[in-house]
Amino acid sequence: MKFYIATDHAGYHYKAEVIEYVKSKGHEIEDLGPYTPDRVDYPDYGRKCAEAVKADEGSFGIIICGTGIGISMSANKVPGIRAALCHDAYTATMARAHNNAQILAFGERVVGMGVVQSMIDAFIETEFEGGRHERRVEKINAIDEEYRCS
Ligand SMILES: O=C(CO)[C@H](O)[C@H](O)COP(=O)(O)O
Repeated sequence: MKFYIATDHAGYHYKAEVIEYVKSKGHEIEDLGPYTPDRVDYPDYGRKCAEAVKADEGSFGIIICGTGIGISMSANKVPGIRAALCHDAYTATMARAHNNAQILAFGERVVGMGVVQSMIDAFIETEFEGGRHERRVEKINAIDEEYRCS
């Protein structure tokens, strides 16, 4: 799998460890920044990751801020992107199985690295189930389409 990762300053301290973890599982991951711990604005990085995932079909993303809230809100403004704010392996599993999320979001101030690793494992190992969930994801996409044209 190909991943992109981006954070703000409040998610920066987990980034190197997450990159190493994803690589240790045999996957590719590209660091979209930031590259120093200086204070930055999460919308810039949520957007950057979402745009990279959208441009590279079949790729996935990981985004981290203090809570995961602002950076996931920002990524979800990019049409067609489904960024899921997760808190444990269950929500990360469901984000893939039911929501076909392309981006895993979480908060460095919320979850520890053990939980982060379990969420990454779940996200990597879980396939979208399709079926009834396909219709619902299509309805999410339809909202994007409707507002894009207005
Ligand atoms: O979680 C976040 C957004 O949802 C940010 O990481 C958080 O708001 C940053 O706060 P501060 O500038 O005080 O470090």
